[in-house]
Amino acid sequence: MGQASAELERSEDTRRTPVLSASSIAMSFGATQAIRQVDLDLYRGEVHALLGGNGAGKSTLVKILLGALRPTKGSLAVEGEATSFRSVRHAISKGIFPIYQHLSQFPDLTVRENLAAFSLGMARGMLASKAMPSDEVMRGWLSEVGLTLSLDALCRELSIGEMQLLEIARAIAQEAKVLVLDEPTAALTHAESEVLLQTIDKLRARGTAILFISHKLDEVVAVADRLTVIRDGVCAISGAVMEDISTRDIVLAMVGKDVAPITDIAPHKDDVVVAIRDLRLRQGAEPVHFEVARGEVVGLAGIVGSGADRIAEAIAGALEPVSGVVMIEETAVRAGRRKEAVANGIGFVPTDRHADGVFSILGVLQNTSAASHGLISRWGFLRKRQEHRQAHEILERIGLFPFRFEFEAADFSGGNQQKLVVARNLLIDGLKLLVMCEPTRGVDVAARRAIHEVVLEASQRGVCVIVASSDIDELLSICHRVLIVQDQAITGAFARGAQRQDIIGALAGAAA
Ligand SMILES: Nc1ncnc2c1ncn2[C@@H]1O[C@H](COP(=O)(O)OP(=O)(O)OP(=O)(O)O)[C@@H](O)[C@H]1O
Repeated sequence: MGQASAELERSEDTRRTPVLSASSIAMSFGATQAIRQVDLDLYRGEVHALLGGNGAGKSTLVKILLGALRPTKGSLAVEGEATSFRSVRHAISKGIFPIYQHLSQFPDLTVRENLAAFSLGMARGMLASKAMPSDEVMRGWLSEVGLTLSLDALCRELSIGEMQLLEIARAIAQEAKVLVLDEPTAALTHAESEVLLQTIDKLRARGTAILFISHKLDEVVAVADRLTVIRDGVCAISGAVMEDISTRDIVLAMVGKDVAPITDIAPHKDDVVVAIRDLRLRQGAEPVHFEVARGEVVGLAGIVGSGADRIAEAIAGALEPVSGVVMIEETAVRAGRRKEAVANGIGFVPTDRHADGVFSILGVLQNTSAASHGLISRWGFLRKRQEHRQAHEILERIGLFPFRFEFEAADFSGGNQQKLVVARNLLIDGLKLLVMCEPTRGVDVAARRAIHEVVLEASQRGVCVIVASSDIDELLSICHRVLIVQDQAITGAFARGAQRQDIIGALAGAAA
């Protein structure tokens, strides 16, 4: 056999041996069997999507692959060699890298220092400038992920998209074999998501294996070569080639039923119930004024940093603006006062459910009825049966999984915690205005549809809704009107029926 053909055979062997494989993995948390039996193989140069409904076991599997959890059963192998990861650091040393959306970098250091920190093991306090890789080498890493940043830029000044790409650049610098991206586009703008997906394409071409976890099916279809779907802790689809499988089959495997997006919504009544007046997030900013009619759903669309979410937070009283009043019928509620907002029937689903959404150590009932005690109490006593019935109804509808009321919120997966927060707000006593930021981030396709339905039902009962979302399809599907936010001010408006491209165009214009 000639040298060339021996090499070819060796390289084909490398292709055939998974770079990372997980066999017969099972994982229990006490009585909860999060994973019953899952197998997953990742090959060089492939993008492998991992999908599943909320609570299916994706994050648990990812933690096992990254060395953050030890499986109860099963085994892992890196390039054919059986391995048992002792820690995340150990997995990284074998070339398996997590890519986080938030920063695992040092925000007060420069891009140069952050890139050097990883290659020099700065965690151990050894940043020695003479041993740093050259600027030219570092620029090479940045250009591989399409970043044109100055090496002197401070990391805290980067956008979320840039930080994520910088994380990938650091992994490339470490010759990562596998990158694990868990919902990587959740906090990115449309344009940033495109850049990330292009970068993933490039990484695939250079032989990196990528595990891509997402609830956004269009993204998965666009980027993945193969996919695995987990349902109830087992593989419903195992490593199927994307071309062989339809979106409908994927949805059926994930949630067991067809889920069509909402295509038509009922009109709202014309009388104005809510008026936002003179809202300024900073001195000298253009004031925000807009009105919401009874039962109207108004979307706020903006690129990251535009202030769309902050305007929503100020209206809900979660963030104190420089000035602003929310008129609800005849009552003036000062923007930025959460207690006043709650007392006047303003509900709020925050972007960050961990920071101020879910009550981790409380149970399902306390989490869902925390804001509705007036409605279900009589003579000062909670009417337990009614509390239970209300929570039961809405949580069943939006598919809480597992449907276990004895669980504390922290025992649920991320998407299921989000369902608790949404349910609590829909059950608010005398709800007049529901303000939501990224209401369906991290929830599966069936729950997303159900959340949209219950929000629209609330709107039909006359509740006004303001939704700040980076998900344009979400805004187009449930809003009567979408406002474009630029630099903390409203710069445009689209009525229902607007095209996706028009909104993207307006946002891109806002970015210019
Ligand atoms: N630390 C824990 N203690 C108890 N149960 C847990 C723990 N972590 C996860 N679980 C349970 O394991 C199951 C799988 O959760 P996991 O977070 O892996 O789901 P997921 O597929 O990532 O869901 P999501 O899409 O909502 O993030 C769920 O039933 C969850 O309630």
